[in-house]
Amino acid sequence: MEDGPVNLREFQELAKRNLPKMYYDYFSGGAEDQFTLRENVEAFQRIMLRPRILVDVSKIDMSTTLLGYNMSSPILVAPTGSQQLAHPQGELATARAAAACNAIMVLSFASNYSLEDVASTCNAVRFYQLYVCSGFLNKLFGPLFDTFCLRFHCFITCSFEQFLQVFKRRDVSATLLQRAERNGYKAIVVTVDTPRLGRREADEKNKMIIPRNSNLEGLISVDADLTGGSKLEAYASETLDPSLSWKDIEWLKSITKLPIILKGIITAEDARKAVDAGVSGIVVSNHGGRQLDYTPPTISVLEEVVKAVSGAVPVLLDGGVRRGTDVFKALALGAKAVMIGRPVVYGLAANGEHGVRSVIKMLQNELELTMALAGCPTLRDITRNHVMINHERPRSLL
Ligand SMILES: Cc1cc2nc3c(=O)[nH]c(=O)nc-3n(C[C@H](O)[C@H](O)[C@H](O)COP(=O)(O)O)c2cc1C
Ligand SMILES: CC(C)CC(=O)C(=O)O
Repeated sequence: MEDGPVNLREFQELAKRNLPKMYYDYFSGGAEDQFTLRENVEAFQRIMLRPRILVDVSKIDMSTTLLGYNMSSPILVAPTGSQQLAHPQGELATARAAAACNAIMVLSFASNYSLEDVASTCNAVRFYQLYVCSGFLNKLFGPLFDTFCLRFHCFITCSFEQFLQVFKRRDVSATLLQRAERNGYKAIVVTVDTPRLGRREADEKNKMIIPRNSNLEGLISVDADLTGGSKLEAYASETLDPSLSWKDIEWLKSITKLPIILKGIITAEDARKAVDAGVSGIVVSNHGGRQLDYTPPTISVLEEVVKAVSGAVPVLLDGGVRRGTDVFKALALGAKAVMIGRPVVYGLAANGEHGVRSVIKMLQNELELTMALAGCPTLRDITRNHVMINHERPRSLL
């Protein structure tokens, strides 16, 4: 029998072997030159550790809390869409695996299983990721509404048209929020780096097709049958609302009791605006290098964001986390926790629920060992002094 993977990178190799090229390219790929995709990983490799010795590390405690919820480690599952392309059990398998590891899963807006199905598959703390949508609320108005809009399109004044846009979009998002609340999701993660889809050239070449998004059934009519190019692009341009702005965050806050976390902030300026807008958390993320290429690797801007926020809300990071040492580095630079995207999908493609569980456990075990070797028995013991970033490295290495 073949030996199993010994690190997260080997899960990627297994996933590549198991998946059709189109799906593997979708999961692994980034935008345009894929500079940010590569840098997310490589930037971690430019940070060195400064371990402290002769600390009693006979017991290591990785447990922590986020928004008052307990987690066995500071590792969450990032929202990734279309998980059924990796495994037939898709998000159900991921949810069960995350629950078994006491890790919070953020369910993607673009999930294949509905948020109700995922909620009922196991009992665990779970967040829901929202893209604020544009599109028709077919369930309430049906084809009549579509026809009305089309027929009178030429006669409608600009401001009325704008009113309709806001009305349509808000109802779909509000419906999704209510469903998330009813089904016990504990926070809403609003992704703010995707007013439009980044250009993923492999998806274009492959004419990427996507499976159905159960959450939107009856809510948005998505015509993903457009010929040529990536169907994902067609799907995204019919669902994502490019007019989303800070005032919509106020509106979202007014229609849900759940805490709102903004995902996709990479500057101090926006971090301060997010705190002023009253959000409950921030995820430093560049969408795993899939949106705007040539944005900096997330680990390189984490400190800037953490300083700007100055403890007002928890700051999370995702992008390129592949080792326990990466988690440690992010925590040393001020993150409350990290999220992992692709490694979870690779685990799913390699071996379903069991594969995802192995990925999360492997990263947790690596973090535990790192803490022991660095002289940090608890997460509170990890400080800025435990890492050295590029310009702080010893002269001998320059
Ligand atoms: C295949 C794939 C699908 C994704 N789908 C979503 C999504 O639906 N919503 C979202 O907010 N982010 C999505 N992301 C971005 C992730 O949440 C996360 O930011 C990113 O994967 C982190 O980088 P990593 O893959 O290097 O861990 C997706 C990422 C991948 C790789
Ligand atoms: C439906 C998409 C916008 C999913 C996504 O966020 C991604 O593929 O990166």
